[in-house]
Amino acid sequence: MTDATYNSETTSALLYLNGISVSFDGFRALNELSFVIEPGEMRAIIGPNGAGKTTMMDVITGKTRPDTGDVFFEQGKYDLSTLDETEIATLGIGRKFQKPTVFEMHTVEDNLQLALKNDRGVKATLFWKSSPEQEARIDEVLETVRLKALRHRVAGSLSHGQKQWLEIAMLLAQDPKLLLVDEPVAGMTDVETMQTAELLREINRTKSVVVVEHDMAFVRELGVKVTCLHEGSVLAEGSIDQVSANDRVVEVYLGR
Ligand SMILES: Nc1ncnc2c1ncn2[C@@H]1O[C@H](COP(=O)(O)OP(=O)(O)OP(=O)(O)O)[C@@H](O)[C@H]1O
Repeated sequence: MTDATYNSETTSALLYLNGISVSFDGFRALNELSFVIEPGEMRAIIGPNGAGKTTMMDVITGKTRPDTGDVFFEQGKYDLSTLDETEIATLGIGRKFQKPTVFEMHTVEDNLQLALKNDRGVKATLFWKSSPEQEARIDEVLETVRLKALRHRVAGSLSHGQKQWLEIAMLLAQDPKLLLVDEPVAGMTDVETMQTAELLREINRTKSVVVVEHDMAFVRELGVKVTCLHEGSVLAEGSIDQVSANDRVVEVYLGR
Protein backbone atom coordinates (compact mmCIF):
# COMPACT_ATOMS: atom_id res chain seq x y z
CA MET A 1 0.00 0.00 0.00
CA THR A 2 1.34 3.46 -0.82
CA ASP A 3 1.23 6.25 1.72
CA ALA A 4 -1.82 8.41 1.06
CA THR A 5 -0.63 11.25 3.32
CA TYR A 6 1.85 12.44 0.72
CA ASN A 7 1.85 12.83 -3.00
CA SER A 8 4.13 14.49 -5.51
CA GLU A 9 2.01 17.67 -5.54
CA THR A 10 1.76 18.26 -1.81
CA THR A 11 4.87 16.75 -0.25
CA SER A 12 7.29 19.14 1.45
CA ALA A 13 9.81 16.31 1.80
CA LEU A 14 13.32 16.40 0.43
CA LEU A 15 13.07 12.70 -0.27
CA TYR A 16 9.90 10.68 -0.32
CA LEU A 17 9.96 6.97 -1.07
CA ASN A 18 6.46 5.87 -1.84
CA GLY A 19 5.60 2.16 -2.00
CA ILE A 20 8.93 0.96 -3.40
CA SER A 21 9.18 -2.73 -4.26
CA VAL A 22 12.20 -4.46 -5.78
CA SER A 23 12.42 -8.18 -6.48
CA PHE A 24 15.46 -10.24 -7.45
CA ASP A 25 14.48 -13.58 -9.01
CA GLY A 26 11.20 -13.55 -7.13
CA PHE A 27 12.79 -12.53 -3.82
CA ARG A 28 11.42 -9.22 -2.50
CA ALA A 29 14.39 -7.14 -1.33
CA LEU A 30 12.14 -4.09 -0.87
CA ASN A 31 8.51 -4.58 -0.03
CA GLU A 32 6.32 -1.48 -0.50
CA LEU A 33 8.89 0.59 1.34
CA SER A 34 7.72 4.11 2.20
CA PHE A 35 9.44 6.81 4.22
CA VAL A 36 10.13 10.50 4.17
CA ILE A 37 13.26 12.58 4.77
CA GLU A 38 12.54 16.22 5.54
CA PRO A 39 14.73 19.05 4.20
CA GLY A 40 17.79 19.50 6.42
CA GLU A 41 17.24 16.22 8.21
CA MET A 42 19.84 13.59 9.11
CA ARG A 43 18.39 10.08 9.36
CA ALA A 44 20.03 6.87 10.54
CA ILE A 45 18.92 3.62 8.91
CA ILE A 46 19.49 0.38 10.79
CA GLY A 47 18.34 -3.19 10.29
CA PRO A 48 19.60 -6.77 10.07
CA ASN A 49 21.65 -8.13 7.15
CA GLY A 50 19.45 -8.47 4.11
CA ALA A 51 16.87 -5.94 5.39
CA GLY A 52 17.18 -4.00 2.12
CA LYS A 53 19.33 -1.05 3.20
CA THR A 54 21.76 -1.26 0.29
CA THR A 55 18.96 -1.91 -2.19
CA MET A 56 17.19 1.21 -0.86
CA MET A 57 20.34 3.30 -1.49
CA ASP A 58 20.64 1.71 -4.95
CA VAL A 59 17.06 2.76 -5.75
CA ILE A 60 17.60 6.36 -4.55
CA THR A 61 20.76 6.71 -6.66
CA GLY A 62 19.29 5.09 -9.77
CA LYS A 63 21.52 2.00 -9.67
CA THR A 64 18.45 -0.21 -9.29
CA ARG A 65 15.10 0.63 -10.82
CA PRO A 66 12.12 -0.21 -8.60
CA ASP A 67 9.43 -2.60 -9.86
CA THR A 68 6.78 -0.33 -8.32
CA GLY A 69 6.66 2.95 -6.44
CA ASP A 70 8.07 6.45 -6.76
CA VAL A 71 11.08 8.25 -5.32
CA PHE A 72 10.28 11.93 -5.11
CA PHE A 73 13.11 14.41 -4.58
CA GLU A 74 12.91 18.08 -3.62
CA GLN A 75 9.27 18.58 -2.70
CA GLY A 76 8.08 16.19 -5.39
CA LYS A 77 9.83 18.11 -8.18
CA TYR A 78 11.62 15.02 -9.51
CA ASP A 79 10.76 11.34 -9.59
CA LEU A 80 14.16 9.67 -9.26
CA SER A 81 12.73 6.32 -10.35
CA THR A 82 12.53 7.71 -13.89
CA LEU A 83 16.11 9.10 -13.97
CA ASP A 84 19.50 7.48 -14.50
CA GLU A 85 22.49 7.54 -12.13
CA THR A 86 24.18 10.51 -13.78
CA GLU A 87 21.02 12.61 -13.79
CA ILE A 88 20.45 11.81 -10.10
CA ALA A 89 24.04 12.73 -9.17
CA THR A 90 23.62 16.00 -11.06
CA LEU A 91 20.52 16.82 -9.01
CA GLY A 92 22.76 16.83 -5.93
CA ILE A 93 22.70 13.36 -4.42
CA GLY A 94 26.15 12.11 -3.37
CA ARG A 95 26.82 8.57 -2.20
CA LYS A 96 29.65 7.22 -0.12
CA PHE A 97 30.08 3.46 -0.32
CA GLN A 98 31.31 1.44 2.62
CA LYS A 99 34.89 0.92 1.44
CA PRO A 100 37.02 4.02 0.84
CA THR A 101 37.90 4.44 -2.83
CA VAL A 102 40.40 7.26 -2.68
CA PHE A 103 43.27 7.45 -5.15
CA GLU A 104 46.01 6.03 -2.95
CA MET A 105 48.97 7.27 -5.04
CA HIS A 106 47.73 10.86 -5.08
CA THR A 107 47.89 13.49 -2.37
CA VAL A 108 44.86 14.48 -0.31
CA GLU A 109 44.66 17.73 -2.30
CA ASP A 110 44.89 15.95 -5.67
CA ASN A 111 42.09 13.62 -4.65
CA LEU A 112 39.89 16.65 -3.97
CA GLN A 113 40.84 18.24 -7.27
CA LEU A 114 39.90 15.03 -9.06
CA ALA A 115 36.56 15.04 -7.22
CA LEU A 116 35.91 18.58 -8.44
CA LYS A 117 36.71 17.58 -12.02
CA ASN A 118 34.24 14.74 -11.72
CA ASP A 119 31.48 17.10 -10.67
CA ARG A 120 28.97 16.98 -13.46
CA GLY A 121 26.87 19.91 -12.25
CA VAL A 122 26.45 23.13 -14.18
CA LYS A 123 27.74 25.05 -11.18
CA ALA A 124 30.97 23.06 -11.38
CA THR A 125 31.47 23.89 -15.02
CA LEU A 126 31.22 27.58 -14.22
CA PHE A 127 33.23 27.10 -11.07
CA TRP A 128 36.11 25.54 -13.00
CA LYS A 129 36.90 28.90 -14.57
CA SER A 130 37.88 30.19 -11.18
CA SER A 131 40.94 28.65 -9.60
CA PRO A 132 40.93 30.75 -6.37
CA GLU A 133 37.37 29.64 -5.83
CA GLN A 134 38.44 26.04 -6.31
CA GLU A 135 41.26 26.48 -3.77
CA ALA A 136 38.84 28.06 -1.31
CA ARG A 137 36.48 25.15 -1.72
CA ILE A 138 39.26 22.63 -1.09
CA ASP A 139 40.31 24.59 2.02
CA GLU A 140 36.75 24.61 3.26
CA VAL A 141 36.15 20.87 2.92
CA LEU A 142 39.58 20.02 4.36
CA GLU A 143 38.72 22.18 7.35
CA THR A 144 35.38 20.40 7.73
CA VAL A 145 36.92 16.92 7.72
CA ARG A 146 39.96 18.10 9.76
CA LEU A 147 42.54 17.00 7.18
CA LYS A 148 43.99 20.43 6.47
CA ALA A 149 47.38 19.54 7.97
CA LEU A 150 47.54 16.43 5.76
CA ARG A 151 46.81 18.26 2.50
CA HIS A 152 50.10 17.21 0.84
CA ARG A 153 50.19 13.68 2.23
CA VAL A 154 49.75 10.74 -0.14
CA ALA A 155 46.27 9.32 0.47
CA GLY A 156 47.64 5.77 0.72
CA SER A 157 49.51 6.75 3.89
CA LEU A 158 46.35 7.88 5.73
CA SER A 159 44.67 5.77 8.41
CA HIS A 160 41.47 3.93 7.49
CA GLY A 161 39.42 6.59 9.29
CA GLN A 162 41.22 9.44 7.54
CA LYS A 163 40.60 7.80 4.16
CA GLN A 164 36.88 7.63 4.97
CA TRP A 165 36.92 11.33 5.89
CA LEU A 166 38.81 12.18 2.70
CA GLU A 167 36.18 10.39 0.68
CA ILE A 168 33.46 12.30 2.51
CA ALA A 169 35.40 15.50 1.68
CA MET A 170 35.48 14.44 -2.00
CA LEU A 171 31.69 14.23 -1.94
CA LEU A 172 31.36 17.54 -0.11
CA ALA A 173 33.54 19.21 -2.75
CA GLN A 174 30.73 18.50 -5.20
CA ASP A 175 28.30 20.32 -2.89
CA PRO A 176 25.47 17.76 -2.81
CA LYS A 177 22.08 18.55 -1.26
CA LEU A 178 21.71 15.04 0.08
CA LEU A 179 24.54 12.79 1.22
CA LEU A 180 24.01 9.01 1.42
CA VAL A 181 26.60 7.32 3.61
CA ASP A 182 26.93 3.56 3.84
CA GLU A 183 28.46 2.13 7.05
CA PRO A 184 31.02 4.91 7.51
CA VAL A 185 32.45 3.67 10.81
CA ALA A 186 32.98 -0.01 9.95
CA GLY A 187 36.61 -0.79 10.81
CA MET A 188 37.20 2.51 12.63
CA THR A 189 38.62 2.88 16.14
CA ASP A 190 36.23 4.08 18.86
CA VAL A 191 37.79 7.53 18.76
CA GLU A 192 37.45 7.75 14.97
CA THR A 193 33.84 6.55 15.28
CA MET A 194 32.94 9.37 17.65
CA GLN A 195 34.81 11.90 15.48
CA THR A 196 32.82 10.69 12.48
CA ALA A 197 29.55 11.24 14.35
CA GLU A 198 30.68 14.79 15.13
CA LEU A 199 31.72 15.32 11.51
CA LEU A 200 28.35 14.16 10.16
CA ARG A 201 26.52 16.38 12.64
CA GLU A 202 28.58 19.30 11.39
CA ILE A 203 27.87 18.42 7.74
CA ASN A 204 24.18 18.16 8.62
CA ARG A 205 24.14 21.87 9.51
CA THR A 206 24.04 22.61 5.79
CA LYS A 207 23.14 19.29 4.12
CA SER A 208 20.64 16.48 4.49
CA VAL A 209 22.19 13.13 5.32
CA VAL A 210 21.01 9.51 5.25
CA VAL A 211 23.42 7.18 7.01
CA VAL A 212 23.20 3.39 7.10
CA GLU A 213 25.05 1.92 10.06
CA HIS A 214 25.15 -1.15 12.30
CA ASP A 215 27.19 0.48 15.09
CA MET A 216 24.57 1.45 17.67
CA ALA A 217 26.96 3.54 19.80
CA PHE A 218 27.60 5.63 16.70
CA VAL A 219 23.88 5.90 15.89
CA ARG A 220 23.21 7.00 19.47
CA GLU A 221 25.96 9.62 19.19
CA LEU A 222 24.35 11.02 16.01
CA GLY A 223 21.24 11.76 18.08
CA VAL A 224 18.85 11.73 15.10
CA LYS A 225 15.65 9.94 14.09
CA VAL A 226 16.22 6.27 13.36
CA THR A 227 14.45 4.03 10.85
CA CYS A 228 14.75 0.27 11.29
CA LEU A 229 14.21 -1.74 8.10
CA HIS A 230 13.28 -5.40 8.11
CA GLU A 231 12.38 -7.60 5.14
CA GLY A 232 12.27 -4.58 2.84
CA SER A 233 9.86 -2.44 4.88
CA VAL A 234 9.98 -0.01 7.79
CA LEU A 235 9.71 -1.97 11.03
CA ALA A 236 10.07 0.95 13.43
CA GLU A 237 10.87 4.65 13.36
CA GLY A 238 11.63 7.17 16.09
CA SER A 239 14.34 8.22 18.52
CA ILE A 240 17.10 5.72 19.29
CA ASP A 241 15.48 5.07 22.67
CA GLN A 242 12.08 4.42 21.10
CA VAL A 243 13.47 2.14 18.40
CA SER A 244 15.76 0.27 20.82
CA ALA A 245 12.79 -0.39 23.13
CA ASN A 246 10.64 -1.78 20.29
CA ASP A 247 10.08 -5.50 20.94
CA ARG A 248 10.16 -6.43 17.23
CA VAL A 249 13.42 -4.49 16.69
CA VAL A 250 14.98 -6.34 19.63
CA GLU A 251 13.69 -9.64 18.25
CA VAL A 252 14.92 -9.28 14.66
CA TYR A 253 18.00 -7.11 15.13
CA LEU A 254 19.30 -5.84 18.44
CA GLY A 255 18.74 -9.02 20.42
CA ARG A 256 20.72 -11.14 18.00
N1 LIG B 1 21.55 -8.11 -7.28
C1 LIG B 1 20.93 -8.96 -6.45
N2 LIG B 1 20.52 -10.17 -6.88
C2 LIG B 1 19.89 -11.03 -6.06
N3 LIG B 1 19.59 -10.76 -4.78
C3 LIG B 1 19.99 -9.58 -4.28
C4 LIG B 1 20.67 -8.61 -5.07
N4 LIG B 1 20.92 -7.52 -4.31
C5 LIG B 1 20.42 -7.79 -3.08
N5 LIG B 1 19.85 -9.02 -3.06
C6 LIG B 1 19.18 -9.65 -1.92
O1 LIG B 1 18.25 -8.72 -1.41
C7 LIG B 1 18.23 -8.73 0.02
C8 LIG B 1 18.47 -7.34 0.54
O2 LIG B 1 19.84 -7.03 0.37
P1 LIG B 1 20.51 -5.67 0.79
O3 LIG B 1 21.96 -5.76 0.37
O4 LIG B 1 19.74 -4.53 0.29
O5 LIG B 1 20.42 -5.73 2.40
P2 LIG B 1 21.18 -4.87 3.47
O6 LIG B 1 20.15 -4.43 4.46
O7 LIG B 1 21.97 -3.81 2.82
O8 LIG B 1 22.14 -5.92 4.17
P3 LIG B 1 23.61 -5.70 4.82
O9 LIG B 1 23.39 -5.11 6.18
O10 LIG B 1 24.12 -7.10 4.90
O11 LIG B 1 24.41 -4.84 3.92
C9 LIG B 1 19.28 -9.74 0.46
O12 LIG B 1 18.62 -10.95 0.77
C10 LIG B 1 20.16 -9.90 -0.77
O13 LIG B 1 20.70 -11.22 -0.84
